[in-house]
Amino acid sequence: MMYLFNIGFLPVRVWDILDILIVGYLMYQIYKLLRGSIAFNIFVGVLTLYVVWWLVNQLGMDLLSAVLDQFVSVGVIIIIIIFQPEVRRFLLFLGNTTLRQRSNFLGRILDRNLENTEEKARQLRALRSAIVRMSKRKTGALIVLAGSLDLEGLVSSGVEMDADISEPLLESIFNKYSPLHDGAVIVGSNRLKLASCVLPVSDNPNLPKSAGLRHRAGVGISERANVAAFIVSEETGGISVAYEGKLRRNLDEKELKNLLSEHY
Ligand SMILES: Nc1ncnc2c1ncn2[C@@H]1O[C@H](COP(=O)(O)OP(=O)(O)OP(=O)(O)O)[C@@H](O)[C@H]1O
Repeated sequence: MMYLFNIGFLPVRVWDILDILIVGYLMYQIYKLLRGSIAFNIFVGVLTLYVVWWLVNQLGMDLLSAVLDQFVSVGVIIIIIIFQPEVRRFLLFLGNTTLRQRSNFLGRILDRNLENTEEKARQLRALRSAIVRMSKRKTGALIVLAGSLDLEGLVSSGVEMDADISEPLLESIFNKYSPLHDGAVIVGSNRLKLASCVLPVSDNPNLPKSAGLRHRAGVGISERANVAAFIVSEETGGISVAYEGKLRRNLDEKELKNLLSEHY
């Protein structure tokens, strides 16, 4: 065994230090994931219960220990039930990321994802000019670039489109007199797939106060799936992008162009 040093009578090995570092890192990640949400309070409650149970066991308080044992023995099941949305979100995120990487890889091999083709360049131009024009006219818009991901289960009440991506179509969808203007457009597999979708709204307390529901919906979908959401503010005309749960605001045309190509 590789003993590093002793604390009193306790020998400390390399693995013990690694163990502590990994558990510390995991605890920090859980804290970051749950911070600011109601789930954090529940997590603190569960942790307190566990510490009390451990203490009671150590002190040999048999009666209390027997009562707490009942909770702790079904603890894992209780935790899964309480944190079901978080566990589901996490697994979906893992699955989506892997799927996306796999389909990009396959797409490249089969040359099906329009890499470097004229058509892809045209679609990107259409997206960019529609966003810029809507920004100048202060037309509110929310466009999700989903790549080859299926967002089923994450978006609701969308209207099936399966249309070619074009500037006039995007502008007419978000025109405030259009019946489809409320909600988000989903672009995937080089098609305009859905319009008028309701996205999950982020409850991140660190988002700026000025970010309303449209911006929070963009951030919300990017927290749950590996997608980018482009947002045009109806109030200011400002263009933002949300990805990996982060919001980047006031993009200029050059940044928009680069980010669209990056996430398309
Ligand atoms: N969950 C959602 N999913 C998709 N779209 C949504 C969702 N919630 C709100 N929206 C869209 O956002 C619009 C309301 O935007 P709101 O003014 O609250 O947001 P905002 O972020 O302040 O944007 P803006 O700067 O354009 O005002 C709604 O009319 C609707 O089209």
